[in-house]
Amino acid sequence: MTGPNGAEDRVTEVPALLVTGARPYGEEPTDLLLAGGVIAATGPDAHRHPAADGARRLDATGLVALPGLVDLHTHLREPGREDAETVESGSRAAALGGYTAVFAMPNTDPVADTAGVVEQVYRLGRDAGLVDVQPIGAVTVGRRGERLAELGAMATSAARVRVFSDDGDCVADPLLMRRALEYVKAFDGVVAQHAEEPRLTVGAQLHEGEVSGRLGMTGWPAVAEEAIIARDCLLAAHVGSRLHVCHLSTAGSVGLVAAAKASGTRVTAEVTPHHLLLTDVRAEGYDPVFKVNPPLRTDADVDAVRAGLADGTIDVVATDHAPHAVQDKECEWDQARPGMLGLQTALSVVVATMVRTGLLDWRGVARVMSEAPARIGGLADHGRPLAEGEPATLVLVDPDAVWTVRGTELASRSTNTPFEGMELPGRVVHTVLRGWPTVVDGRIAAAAGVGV
Ligand SMILES: NC(=O)N[C@@H](CC(=O)O)C(=O)O
Ligand SMILES: [Zn+2]
Ligand SMILES: [Zn+2]
Repeated sequence: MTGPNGAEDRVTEVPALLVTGARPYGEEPTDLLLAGGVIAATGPDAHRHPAADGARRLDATGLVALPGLVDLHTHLREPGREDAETVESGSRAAALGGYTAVFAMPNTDPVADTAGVVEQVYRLGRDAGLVDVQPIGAVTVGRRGERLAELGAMATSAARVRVFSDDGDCVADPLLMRRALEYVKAFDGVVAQHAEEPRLTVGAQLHEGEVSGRLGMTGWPAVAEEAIIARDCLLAAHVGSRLHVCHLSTAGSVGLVAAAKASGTRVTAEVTPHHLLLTDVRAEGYDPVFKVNPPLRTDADVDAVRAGLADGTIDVVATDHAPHAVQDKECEWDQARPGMLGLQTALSVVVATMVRTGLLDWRGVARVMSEAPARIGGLADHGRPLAEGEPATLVLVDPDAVWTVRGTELASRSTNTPFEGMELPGRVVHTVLRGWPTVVDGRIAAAAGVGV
């Protein structure tokens, strides 16, 4: 077997790679020798290391090096909606976006609520060999919110599930939520909540506010998100468990998470790239590409989530990559499915909204897009420092390049990007997983490891 996964068993077979002129975390340029799946040497003498004999060179002059990105919230649609995305196509999009690991949400068909289904997704990820696909297990059977799924069996399966979520729907029953939080504590798991009080969002189409009023569509009020976050922070504190808040989108939610953290509650939170950049005014053209849960909010909310990400209240940027087939998106607004693509645009949106604005430096980008998601999801070999002896799992980014987003040119099987036609800064040039280049010069490296 070749590729990054076979390499785990026979690390000596990974061809050595000398990465030259890279700037770790945007700092001073240096060389990195990748050998045996780890960073074997750094600095100007890296090429003198014994393992550098016959090493291939990867020119990274001027490129920023970061630990491989980790997405805590991806929808890969397999099994069940392979017309919208597969583990393989989503893995390509992820690698091209600079990711080396993605957490796959369980709202598939069948739902990933048993050891059998999470192991299937895990194996499909290994077979694709481009990123580590880490399945998330459903909290309740069939995501129906009635009784707990076999959380323990998923945790002890080959997929070693640590994150559980009914994403797409909220675990609305507070007793079930309490039981889930208590259950996952045994193996240091975490419940990732889609915070949406369903009674407050019946028929909701977009953010409840001035725009929804003008368009005459039913609104999705901020309080529907905030009520669940407040409740779940109290529950997590009560039982001493870990709670993760998915796609946090309102200023009020930032305040609630900040207060819970200040009082010692074990809560973490993510924000999506689209909630960092876009607002509800996008709905004015009735283009369902902008329909998403939670909905795009207001300028004040965008400012608050950016500030919350900068000050550490929000731990993670997660894509909520949600591919949908053409017929599910190019239709009437109220018939369209919510969700938008994210894997190949996330880093650029973070550069535009957080780096270019001075809110985060590259160390901060590494923290919110790699280190924190790896830690929260329990992936020991991701989000590691770029240092000798650490895994050779990294991304090399051209910070000055600008590119134009075209949905049809993305690797996803779907094209529903909300950033169509936008010029975004920052381009992923190379991605490396355990020493294997998965992306070279912005293209998938043939079959991960072959032809290197
Ligand atoms: N975000 C979305 O609008 N849609 C997601 C589900 C979800 O993340 O809630 C999907 O699966 O399509
Ligand atoms: Zn969700
Ligand atoms: Zn989601």
